[in-house]
Amino acid sequence: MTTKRIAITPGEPAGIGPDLVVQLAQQSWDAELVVCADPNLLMARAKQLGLPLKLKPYQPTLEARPQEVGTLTIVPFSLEADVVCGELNEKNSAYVVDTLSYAGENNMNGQFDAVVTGPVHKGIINQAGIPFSGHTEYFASQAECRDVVMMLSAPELQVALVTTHIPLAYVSKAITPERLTNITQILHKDLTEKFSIKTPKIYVCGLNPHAGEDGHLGREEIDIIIPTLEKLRAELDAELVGPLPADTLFQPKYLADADAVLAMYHDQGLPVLKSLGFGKSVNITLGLPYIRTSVDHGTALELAGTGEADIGSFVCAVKKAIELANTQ
Ligand SMILES: NC(=O)C1=CN([C@@H]2O[C@H](COP(=O)(O)OP(=O)(O)OC[C@H]3O[C@@H](n4cnc5c(N)ncnc54)[C@H](O)[C@@H]3O)[C@@H](O)[C@H]2O)C=CC1
Ligand SMILES: NCC(=O)COP(=O)(O)O
Repeated sequence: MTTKRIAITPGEPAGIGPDLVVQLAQQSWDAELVVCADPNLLMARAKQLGLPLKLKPYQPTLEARPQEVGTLTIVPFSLEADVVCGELNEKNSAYVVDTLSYAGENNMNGQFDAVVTGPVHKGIINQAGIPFSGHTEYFASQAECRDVVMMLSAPELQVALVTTHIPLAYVSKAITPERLTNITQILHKDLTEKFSIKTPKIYVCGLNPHAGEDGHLGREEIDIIIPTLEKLRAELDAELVGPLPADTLFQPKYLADADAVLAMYHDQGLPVLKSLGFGKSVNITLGLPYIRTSVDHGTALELAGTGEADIGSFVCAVKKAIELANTQ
C-alpha cells in the first residue's frame, strides 16, 4: 500500500487549531501530514506549549513518506497580522480561506489523498467580508457539488443532516423532495461504498414534534418526508425507517442497529451525537469528489495556547481520513 498524503488546515489561527496541529506532531503517522499554514505561527505555538516541532518543506514531486515523530510537512502561507491567542482578527480571514482553497484544489487534482480541517470561526470570516457558512458548503461550492452531506460519526452513532448551516427559520422551506432525495442518495452511496455496509439501515427523523402527529402539529412529514421516503424505498437497497419523532428516536432500541440517523437540521441531530461522543467524533463530508474529515468542535478561543485543548477528535479525524484513503 502506498503512503498517503493528507492535507491539514489548522483553521482559525487565534483558536486551538494550531495547538492541535502541534500536538499531532508528537506521534509518528503512517501517512504524510502536509499542513497548510504559516510556519511562524506553528513554531510560536509549539514554543508556547513547550513541545518540540520541526517543519519539513513539502516536496510534491517526491513520493509521500510516513511522518516522523516531532515533525510535520509544511506548505507555507503567510498571516496578514500577528496572532494573539484567543483574539480574533479579521485581517487573517483571507489567510484561513486561502488554506482551504489550496487544500480543496489539490485534493481535486489528486495531489492529496484527503483533507482534515481544524476549526474555523465562521463569524470572523464573514466579518471580513467573505461570505462563508462552513467548510462543508465551501468545499461543495468549490467542487461544484449541488449537494453534499454533513455526517458526524461517533463510536456508537452516526448522524447525517438534511440541512446544515442555515437559520432555523429557513429549515422547513429547505426540506424539499429534491433535497431529501439527493441527501439520502448520497448518504446511501457513501455508507455502501466508503463504509462497506451492504444494505444500510437509516433511521429518519421527522421535522415537527411527534413527527407532525398526523398533520396536527405540522405537515412536512405528510407532504414531503413520507412520500419521498416511499419513492426512495423502491429505488435504494437500504432500510429507511421513519420518519420517527426525533425526541424518541435516539434511544438504544433504535440505535443498536442503526447505520446512521438522518436528522432534518443541525441542532436536531448534533447535540445528541455530541452528548454521546464529544471529543471522539469525526465530521465527514459525504458526496465530495475527495475525502474530507474534521473535528467535532469549534475554535475554543479561550483554550488556545494553554495546553488544555483535547486532541481526541482531531486524532480521530486524521485516523479516519487515512483509513478512508487506504480503502479507496
Ligand atoms: N469544524 C469547524 O470549523 C467548527 C467550527 N465551529 C465554530 O467555532 C466557533 C466557536 O463555537 P462554540 O459554539 O463556542 O464551540 P466550541 O466547540 O469552540 O466550544 C464549546 C465548548 O467546548 C469546549 N471545547 C471545544 N473544543 C475543545 C477541545 N478540543 N478540548 C477541550 N475543550 C473544548 C470549549 O472550551 C467550550 O467550552 C464558532 O465560530 C463556530 O462556528 C464550531 C464547530 C465546528
Ligand atoms: N457543527 C459542525 C460545524 O459547524 C462544522 O461544519 P463545517 O465547517 O465542517 O462545515
